[in-house]
Amino acid sequence: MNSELYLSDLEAKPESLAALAGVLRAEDPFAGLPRDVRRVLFLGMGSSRYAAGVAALRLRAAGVDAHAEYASAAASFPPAAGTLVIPISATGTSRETLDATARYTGGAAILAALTNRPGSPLAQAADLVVPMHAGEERGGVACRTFQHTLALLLALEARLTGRGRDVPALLDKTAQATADLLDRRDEWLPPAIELLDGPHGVYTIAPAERLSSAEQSALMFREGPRRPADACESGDWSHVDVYLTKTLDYRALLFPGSRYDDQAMDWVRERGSTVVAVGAAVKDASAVIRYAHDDDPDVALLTETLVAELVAATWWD
Ligand SMILES: O=P(O)(O)OC[C@H]1O[C@](O)(CO)[C@@H](O)[C@@H]1O
Repeated sequence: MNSELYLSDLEAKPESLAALAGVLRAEDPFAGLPRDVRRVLFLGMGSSRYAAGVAALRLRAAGVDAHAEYASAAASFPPAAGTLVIPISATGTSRETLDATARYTGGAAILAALTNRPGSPLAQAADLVVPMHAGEERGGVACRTFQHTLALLLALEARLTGRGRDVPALLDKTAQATADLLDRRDEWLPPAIELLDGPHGVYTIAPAERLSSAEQSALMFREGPRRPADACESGDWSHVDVYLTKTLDYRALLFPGSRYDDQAMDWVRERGSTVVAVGAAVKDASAVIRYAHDDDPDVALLTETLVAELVAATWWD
């Protein structure tokens, strides 16, 4: 892994998103799926599973039976007809994802792999391959592939539900939002770095609908600069992370949007904790980082991890 190349991977996000928008305008990568899908099972590890968790929740909310499983779980749904299994792996080589996929090859379920490497072992095991089109991540850290995975899973949602939004148009807005954060980083990054740089690690908080943002952000703090970090869901925060605020110098990145943000902020105020909010005003946050189109929750889902990624790149350097 390489911090300078990681930073250049992040800087290439707007261009990469624009290219993906072009691909999705030209073709539906899920057009080869059968019409009769009764259940969706996502398999993956790390950031691939984080993206899948949000996609599964969105599909369930639209009435589709969908689940995101750790690929490392010993077992999941049986390989029944009508089950669409979607293993997700940017590299196409994660051992756990290959092992879980092997349980479905040659069975009655349809296997559609999402990978950034169409020649990988994962792609070879699948009935259908959906390329991520994220280009090579030369820094060795999944960042653009995470963003492209989320985007492609929104395209899958549109395909399976017949609803949802124009994903290429959403990607154009996301490219603008991402470029805005990159262009104005001299303004917001130094104070964010100072506020989050505490002795007890960094915590990340997001609503269930965007939990992947907290999970991916915490992973970036761990994977690059090797700092202690953990993610928490915004409502769950009052049952879990709240216990840390009494004893630790608790510093968190908050992705607002949960109806339970205020409940968490009451404790933050009482305990004198530090919260940096991303994408919306939050009363008594120590800082608020805004960006173009941050009032659109789908743009936020696709964009907001860039704040943590740029903080992580700076610390790693
Ligand atoms: O999507 P993949 O390639 O299976 O990787 C899963 C996870 O493994 C890592 O590459 C670390 O080993 C993470 O960056 C990533 O989230």
